[in-house]
Amino acid sequence: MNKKFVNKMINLAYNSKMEHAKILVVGAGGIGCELLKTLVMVGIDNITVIDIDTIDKSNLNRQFLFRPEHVGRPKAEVAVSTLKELRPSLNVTGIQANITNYGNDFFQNFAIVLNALDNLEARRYVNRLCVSTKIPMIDAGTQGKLGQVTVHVPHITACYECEPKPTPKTYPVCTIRSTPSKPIHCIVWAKYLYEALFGLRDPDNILSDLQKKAEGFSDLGKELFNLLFKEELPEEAKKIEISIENIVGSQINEDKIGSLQEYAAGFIYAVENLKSREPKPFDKDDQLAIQFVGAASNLRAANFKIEQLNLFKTKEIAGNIIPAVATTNAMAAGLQVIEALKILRNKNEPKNVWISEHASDSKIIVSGNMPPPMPKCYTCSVGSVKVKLNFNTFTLGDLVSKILKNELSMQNPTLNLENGSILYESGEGLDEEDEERYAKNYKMTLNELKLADGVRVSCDNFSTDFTIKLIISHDENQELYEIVGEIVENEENHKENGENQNELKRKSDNSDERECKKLKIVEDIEN
Ligand SMILES: Nc1ncnc2c1ncn2[C@@H]1O[C@H](COP(=O)(O)OP(=O)(O)OP(=O)(O)O)[C@@H](O)[C@H]1O
Ligand SMILES: [Zn+2]
Repeated sequence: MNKKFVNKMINLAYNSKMEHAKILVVGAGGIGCELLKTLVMVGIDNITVIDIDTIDKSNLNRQFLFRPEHVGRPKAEVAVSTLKELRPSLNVTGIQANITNYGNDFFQNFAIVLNALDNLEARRYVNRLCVSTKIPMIDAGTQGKLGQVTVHVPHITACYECEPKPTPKTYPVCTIRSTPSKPIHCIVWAKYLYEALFGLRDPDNILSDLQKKAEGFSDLGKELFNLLFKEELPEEAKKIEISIENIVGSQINEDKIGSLQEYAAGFIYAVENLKSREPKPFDKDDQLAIQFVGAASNLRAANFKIEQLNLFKTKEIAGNIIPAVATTNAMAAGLQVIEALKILRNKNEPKNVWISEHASDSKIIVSGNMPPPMPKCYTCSVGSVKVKLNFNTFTLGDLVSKILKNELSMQNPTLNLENGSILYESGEGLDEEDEERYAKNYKMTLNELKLADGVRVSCDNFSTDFTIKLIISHDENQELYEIVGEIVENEENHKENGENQNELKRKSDNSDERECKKLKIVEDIEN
């Protein structure tokens, strides 16, 4: 037992007796169901669980708080009613909502927060709220037979964001559009095509030009087929030599690799059905969307002499699924509860724990000490972040969307200059005049806003009580931006030339493939 740690913990105001401590569980999926059950089994009786989703048939094999008759109902609500059947005296509340709609007022009610989430964005959000309300958070994630449980005690141990997470894989737009060489390139292309035609129809979609063309087609399936796989192809691609005239649409097989005829029929079938339905974002469990992506990606693979994949495999890649293993979820949730009890009882030092597939020293569960907070962390340290960008081309809107929202995960930032004037604010309750002024600022470049090289902008995220100071310098050669990532607590120590600043250095993509922007394909590995 580490005395120092325990003493520090005592200084934090943890609530009342362990059994009655209020616990927040975020997510009631594979890990969440196990977690809720185990919490109740060890005697915890005051739980709030929040989950955004409803129960899908495919959840039933491992999310055992749910039964076939619950399909379509909110996970949080059903989880609570099943737990109450187990022990009617429980004080459990289920909320169907996105956790990102809840702020400090909500979080500060809890003694501890347990994450059972499946995405980075929500995890980061919860982390920020826990840091700002100083509430310990325990995160759990599994991937097949691998799992990990990490404990984050604000300002005492590393927060969830102290270690930069692997950035999503990126593919150059030009590879996807004209020079695919792997099945994944074709699948990514087909997913964009789906979104452009039948999904989000985002004007920034790399295939949005095809959306416009398709609007003029009278026989969408056949004309699209001819355009995509026979006519408008780059030099190096082979044209598909089958006539579409007599092909009748039909579904493609899940397990077998089909012939080109079969894929053509699958393509026609999917297009005919999708065109008459309301636009809907891509979802791996959407049978029609998968038929479309499976057929289109294999036809494109044929164009470029790339290996074909069966629908099952395509679905796995398109939905980026690693099959969930119920036992790993149960182990991770169990370990999460053990670590939570250590914190609530305030006796033993919690640990980070990993579940591995192969035993080392005959152990498949290995634990390690929690690392200390990183002085350069965006989230849990106080300081400034240096950014380089071109003042002549970069707009305030770029700063808000690309840097503050995308890179630093702020939801609704307010930007203040050191002289106290507000550059930008968003959200409800603004008067008309301000709203107009901010909308105007949003479109202006930093130069047009008359910001000086080296300007300091304080960025506050209203809902999370999270502030970052940006020090922005002008760099004529930047095509996008570069976050130097230096958190400067003491100005004098800061080295202007950028050497030794590699730790959090994330370069914008202007080095290798200047002519083509890269796509971020989120292959979120955490479950
Ligand atoms: N922002 C969020 N707010 C609330 N709940 C969330 C949020 N993001 C994810 N979740 C929930 O976290 C849970 C994660 O569980 P899990 O990984 O088992 O996902 P699933 O969707 O149930 O299963 P699968 O993705 O394997 O089909 C899901 O129930 C999901 O609805
Ligand atoms: Zn941190």
